[in-house]
Amino acid sequence: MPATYPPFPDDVPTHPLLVVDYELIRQGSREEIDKLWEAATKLGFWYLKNHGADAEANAMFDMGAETMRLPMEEKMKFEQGDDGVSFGYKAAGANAVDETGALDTVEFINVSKDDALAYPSSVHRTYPYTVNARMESTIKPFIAKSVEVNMTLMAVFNEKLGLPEGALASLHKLYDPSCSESRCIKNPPARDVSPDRMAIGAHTDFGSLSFLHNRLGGLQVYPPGTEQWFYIKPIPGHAICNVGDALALFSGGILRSNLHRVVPPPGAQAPLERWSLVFFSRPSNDSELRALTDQSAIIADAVAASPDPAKFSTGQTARAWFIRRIKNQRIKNRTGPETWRASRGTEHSEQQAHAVSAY
Ligand SMILES: O=C(O)CCC(=O)C(=O)O
Ligand SMILES: [Fe+2]
Repeated sequence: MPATYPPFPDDVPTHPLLVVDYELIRQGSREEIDKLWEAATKLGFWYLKNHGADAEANAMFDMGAETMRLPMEEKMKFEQGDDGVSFGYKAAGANAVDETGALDTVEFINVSKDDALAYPSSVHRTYPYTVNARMESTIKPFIAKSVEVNMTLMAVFNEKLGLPEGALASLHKLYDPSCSESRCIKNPPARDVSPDRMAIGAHTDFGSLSFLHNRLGGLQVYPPGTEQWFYIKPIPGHAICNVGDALALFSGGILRSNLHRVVPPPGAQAPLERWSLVFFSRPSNDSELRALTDQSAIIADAVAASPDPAKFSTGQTARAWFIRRIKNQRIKNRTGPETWRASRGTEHSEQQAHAVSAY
């Protein structure tokens, strides 16, 4: 990966994010906690600085590059398949990006948190040797750091939501099986794919919290109250964090899981390969996705005030929710636009419709 990149252009629509200082959050700064709360409830995205995970993230990018360089035949031995399991390799074009069934352009390698912690044993599946070779040196440390960051932020949400101490933590116990995973993503340069092709279609994240590392532009959000996609500008040393569906549901909609997507990098960055890296914290497989109304009056009030309280009782476990979303994105499972619709999460259907037509 190059040490410097062409600049992010200044003539594309860009949405600012609040900058949260992780060190100040750890020290309990009320001002910083209020900023995090504002970001997580209004847009559901923020920059996180002083997170201390840059060295681990850089090593993960090396692991991703080593893995993507393997022959396709080798990578395909570890492909995630069509049953709704996301651990393993995903080839470019395996997922739809919208209801017409247009294909995605990214390939990625997902490593399960449970497999990384259990290595050399395996809980869910096995991985290419480029992954195994870096499991102890690179993947475990990245996952450990990411879990620490995400659980620290979640403890803040726990308190702000008026939940009993440890309520969210008990839904994300480190050794409970879950769909939590790291993902290293490669998008080919624009010369290899047509520049108007989406890399990853509009979606909300499936789990609780995502900890994202971007070097080039391409990530876009569709903020509430707008009818337009805006780029999020990558800032060196700043991770991007966002709330996913599970926390939106647990909190009765107080925390926001916002629609986003990935398009090719803009301007002078377009000729470059785009690499990104995410750690997704997701609830334990068996936890039920529903508002925690019985544990917090704040959440109970939010659900009561909602025009559609029923949507906060999904009747699905975290695992079932995840499998449904992954499976219906896979192009091999597509029967028509209904398959894409069946892959959707907590995004409002009206916003989703606008967002798609706005491309
Ligand atoms: O690559 C990015 O910037 C975002 C990736 C993303 O949204 C995802 O994998 O869920
Ligand atoms: Fe995402």
